[in-house]
Amino acid sequence: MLLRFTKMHGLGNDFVVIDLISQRFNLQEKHVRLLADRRFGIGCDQLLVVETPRQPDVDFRYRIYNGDGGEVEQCGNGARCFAKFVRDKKLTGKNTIRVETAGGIIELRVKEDRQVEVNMGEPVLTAAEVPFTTEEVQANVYTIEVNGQHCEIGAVSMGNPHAVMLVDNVETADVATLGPAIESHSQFPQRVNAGFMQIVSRNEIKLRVFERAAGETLACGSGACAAVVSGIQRGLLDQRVTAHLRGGDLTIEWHGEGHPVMMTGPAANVFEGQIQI
Ligand SMILES: N[C@@H](CCC[C@H](N)C(=O)O)C(=O)O
Repeated sequence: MLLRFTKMHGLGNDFVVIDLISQRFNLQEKHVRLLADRRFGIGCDQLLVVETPRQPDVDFRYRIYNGDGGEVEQCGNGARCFAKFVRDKKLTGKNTIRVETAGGIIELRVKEDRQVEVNMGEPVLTAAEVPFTTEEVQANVYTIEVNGQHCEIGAVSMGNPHAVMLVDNVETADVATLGPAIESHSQFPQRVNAGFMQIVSRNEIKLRVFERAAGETLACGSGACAAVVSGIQRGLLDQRVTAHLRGGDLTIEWHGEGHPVMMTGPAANVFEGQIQI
């Protein structure tokens, strides 16, 4: 069949977005792999799917797949693109859109300046729920062994799991070696997104993220939220922070335990098309 899609990005973290409300298609893992393939398919870091909700109090079901075909719980940059997509396609006229993800319900708000604000929900800090295997119930910093070295990480779930490591300089951080080693570390039973955070000031960080099943991307929205949460927990950051990622900037705000993390940033269309599948 011919499947209609939109190619979008949030700070260079790129997506293929498919509306499975107005088209019927039995999406399988092999299709996700093909659509995400940059040579044989369209190419993207993640595939995003718009579906009808299963719960009464939400507007859409937002499903997220990494390029390896695996379904994941959360994607922050994708959430902003999702909001732009459902508004542009007139699937809703609402400014505030509630969506269910595999990581919980999140709320998207298209702002007048075309930026999208996402209520990403409360971060999960209990190690077992990240999930991160350790004897401690919850700590701001854990020590893990990576390639024979001791690394200090924060472990945070934003629906999806993140390990956040502090570095002196993101440009020289060994993301290519440490990223995959942390991603598949045995203490993270569901693997993990590995963030490398440089503190610039109490309101500014630089961040690179080696994403689970995607490798290093130009930006990771949930990774930026997790990094700021970890920085605040360590007493290094204030409640409102600009995160500089390779693809651009996000604003992240968190008022501490019991409060949701708010993320604000852009969403952009690249092109539309249809693919024989
Ligand atoms: N790019 C995303 C996160 C996508 C999912 C991630 N790779 C995972 O496996 O959890 C974002 O912007 O949050």
